[in-house]
Amino acid sequence: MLIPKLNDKMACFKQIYSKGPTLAQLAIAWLAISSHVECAVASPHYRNNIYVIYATAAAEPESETNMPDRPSFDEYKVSRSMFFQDENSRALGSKLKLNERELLANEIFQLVKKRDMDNGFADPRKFAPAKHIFKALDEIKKSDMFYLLKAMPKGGVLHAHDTALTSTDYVVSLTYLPNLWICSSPDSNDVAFKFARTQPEPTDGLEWTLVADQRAKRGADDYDAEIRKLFTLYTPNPEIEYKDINHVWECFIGIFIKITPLLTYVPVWKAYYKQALKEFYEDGVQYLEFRGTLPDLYDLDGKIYKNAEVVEVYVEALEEFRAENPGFIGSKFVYAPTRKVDDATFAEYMRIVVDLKAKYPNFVVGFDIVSQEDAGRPLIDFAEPLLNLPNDINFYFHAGETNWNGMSTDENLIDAVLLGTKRIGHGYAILKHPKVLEAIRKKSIAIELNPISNQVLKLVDDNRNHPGGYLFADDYPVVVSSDDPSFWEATPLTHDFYIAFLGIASAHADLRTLKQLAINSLEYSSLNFAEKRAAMKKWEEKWNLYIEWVISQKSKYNL
Ligand SMILES: O=c1[nH]cnc2c1ncn2[C@@H]1O[C@H](CO)[C@@H](O)[C@H]1O
Ligand SMILES: [Zn+2]
Repeated sequence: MLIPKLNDKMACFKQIYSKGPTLAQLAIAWLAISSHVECAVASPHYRNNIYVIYATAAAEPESETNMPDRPSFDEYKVSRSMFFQDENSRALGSKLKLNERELLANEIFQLVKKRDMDNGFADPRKFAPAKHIFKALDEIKKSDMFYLLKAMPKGGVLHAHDTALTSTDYVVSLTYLPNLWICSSPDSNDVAFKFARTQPEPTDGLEWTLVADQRAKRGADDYDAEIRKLFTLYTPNPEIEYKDINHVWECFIGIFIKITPLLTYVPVWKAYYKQALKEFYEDGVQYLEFRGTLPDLYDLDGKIYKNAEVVEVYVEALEEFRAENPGFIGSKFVYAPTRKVDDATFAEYMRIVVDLKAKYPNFVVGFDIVSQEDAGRPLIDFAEPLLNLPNDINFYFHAGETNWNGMSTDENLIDAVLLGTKRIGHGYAILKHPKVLEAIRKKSIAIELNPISNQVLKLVDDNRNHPGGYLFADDYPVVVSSDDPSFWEATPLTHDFYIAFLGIASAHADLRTLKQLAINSLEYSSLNFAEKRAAMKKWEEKWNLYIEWVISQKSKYNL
């Protein structure tokens, strides 16, 4: 046997002890045929008459002869289908087993979805979820998928804001109420409303006039069209109208400022909330957990209503609505004032939320801070007072509603988790934070996705790029909500569901994904254990009826 010479490279790889040269040679032969060894050498040990076998590791296979064989096409197809199965089994909804009736209904969903996806794939201009929502609102409304989704019991909305809930038509209708005055700057850009028995004193030298008089003078059609524009971000050309994220936020906040005195007139405040519940319920939403700033309310006698008195109006309206609609689950409230405040004001927020929780323990569920994250103070600024709040006040923080990777507002995601948030509003930046992703799964912190809001407020142009796609693919805790549907003239939830299902989830996502979203919206709500069980029952009753309705639509789709 040829025994190669010992060299320095061989020194430390492997040592085999042998008492004699023959055994040593056998060991070398064995090593030589092992694919991990390039060459081996036996060398007498300086003590005990032992031979030490030195070997060098073979380099990683380079030559063609060392390459693993390519799989056959049949083997490849098997691996491919296993790969798909593996991926699909990780997606949102994949753990659900549909019953026979649901499977039938699912066939219709799959058919309609496949047709829409195939058409879009062939001609992207035909794919509504890829467009700006303002260019697709009506197209979506007329679609078969919207028709199916609108009637679906979608569970609850867990992310929406107090004064951006109802249809714009309803907001315009409120301007027909008596005693409403308007004051506008000469260029009509600055407009204010107010209810009063008699003409209010001029503001900055500008006279107040009765809306009814203005409408009579100008003609209702023209006047209403103008009023309508004040309360919506809708425009046929959003990409031209809104220059950048700060500009669109300025216009967005402008609507909140204009609409507030119209809504904070006590009778309107109550009617508006009831109307919101009605519109949400008609859109397949049985539960609403909303955030609010609790602005002061007023009446015609000059009385001002603050904080707990404002909540009292909500509670009364909710009781009335529930009595009239037994299928409705309910509504709860997160106190969510603005983040653009000094420490003293924030300390006042802390006192208010403690007081509200004591007075309305079942309606007021927690605390959040709002307004544009990039332009406001980060959560870390408020961490100390927040940590001093009693445990029964939960956090539902907006966090990561930003594209600024690593900047202070992006880090709100980390603070939200460390402060013990129950859910995260938007979490748009979450994919940049692997540890936050780990934490939300481990602690079941749901991400409240609001795809249309993210597009209108300029975080994403084409919702197929929305980070929710990843969260869906790996079954992270998520819910789909609508944020401020009033200001983009979308339905309370159906448009967001449409975008999420067709534009964000995989083409493979089916009825199970939708069902899981509905279940998640109750599961991750702040309903307590008993309330959740009752809620699931109310939802299931509607769900089962809905499945039969979908099946009854079969002929419409030539199945
Ligand atoms: O998506 C959002 N992120 C942060 N703040 C918001 C969002 N939507 C609405 N608001 C804020 O909520 C208040 C009304 O409740 C408004 O002041 C608005 O700025
Ligand atoms: Zn929000």
